[in-house]
Amino acid sequence: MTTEQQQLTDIRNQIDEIDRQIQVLIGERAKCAQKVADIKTQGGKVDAVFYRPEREAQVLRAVKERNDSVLPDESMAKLFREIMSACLALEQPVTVAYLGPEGSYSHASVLKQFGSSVVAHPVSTIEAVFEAVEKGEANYGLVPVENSSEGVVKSSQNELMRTRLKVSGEVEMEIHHCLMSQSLEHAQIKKVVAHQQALGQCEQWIKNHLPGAEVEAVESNALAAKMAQADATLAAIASEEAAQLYQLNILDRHIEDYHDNNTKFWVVGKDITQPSGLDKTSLIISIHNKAGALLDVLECFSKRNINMTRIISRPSTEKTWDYVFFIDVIGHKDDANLKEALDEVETKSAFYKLLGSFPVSPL
Ligand SMILES: O=C(O)C(=O)C[C@]1(C(=O)O)C=C[C@@H](O)C=C1
Repeated sequence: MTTEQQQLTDIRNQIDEIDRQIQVLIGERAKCAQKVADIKTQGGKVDAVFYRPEREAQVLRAVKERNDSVLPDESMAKLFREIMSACLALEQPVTVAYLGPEGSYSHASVLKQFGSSVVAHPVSTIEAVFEAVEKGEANYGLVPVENSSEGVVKSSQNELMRTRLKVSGEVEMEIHHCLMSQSLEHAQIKKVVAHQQALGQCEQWIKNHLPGAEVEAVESNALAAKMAQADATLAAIASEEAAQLYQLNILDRHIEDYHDNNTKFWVVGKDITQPSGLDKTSLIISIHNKAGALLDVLECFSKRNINMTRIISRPSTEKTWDYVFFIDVIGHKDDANLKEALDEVETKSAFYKLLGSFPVSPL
């Protein structure tokens, strides 16, 4: 055996021993998760809540904080994300509805938020995601709410207004679009298909690189990839994963007009999320039509030093020229300071709906 072979054998023996220890510990952790499930269902409780986003956020934050290994914090957190995902599946398999088909950015964000032991349930519209959760076909739903270059996703906003579902988590995804097709050359492409948002995000690029091509919006990018699989004159805009899944050639990468392209997704469900120590609260209000009414409401937060991270206005679907505001603030609705502010906001609003409090994402 050469010295190199000897060195490799020695270090691999060390790795084998470490893996054995890790495996024993993961097994012990899984037993603890089973005990947690027993406690949650004690006394025949039928409405036990197994998925606890606040606890998951705390675990992942602690992993990142104590990480002083050679692995980056994010990589370490991802490993623990997977361990917890398997532990949760042992307690109860969790089904999450998302805008499919498989390979969509929504699918990628389901895996990012819940890990790969989740039962990912693709549906064909954002409305259907909400419906699946309302009807109990899925435990949770995951929907895009805002993109850094294209703005808000209206159908998600409409459903958040319409349904009684709560927001229980937030996950952000960096979006990098690829152009993919059965064809290998731009010249063969007659039409570009993608979700409206993706077409908007790549508008300039399409004009510059495929000036003669038609453009058609379809329900999702992954559906576009599926269509391109069946027709070589089509090119889809979708993720690298979608190209793999639908066996398409990637003609171009990073075709988004603004490279800092992020989409924020929310987890919606029926449960209320407990405080995690670093949370956001989201609400919808509409104000009375009088001078200073909005300022009056916003002061409820500012005078208590509550940080508002987002305010978006949109026309109300009820009354022409009436506006509703989607507001995000830092804090949990049960924090004394925020609770007081929210109570005051409610009294000053013509319409008030609390969408929920959820952990600031550690991933
Ligand atoms: O602490 C709990 O409530 C658990 O169920 C355990 C656990 C974990 O594996 O750490 C698993 C699933 C929950 O979403 C949160 C945490």
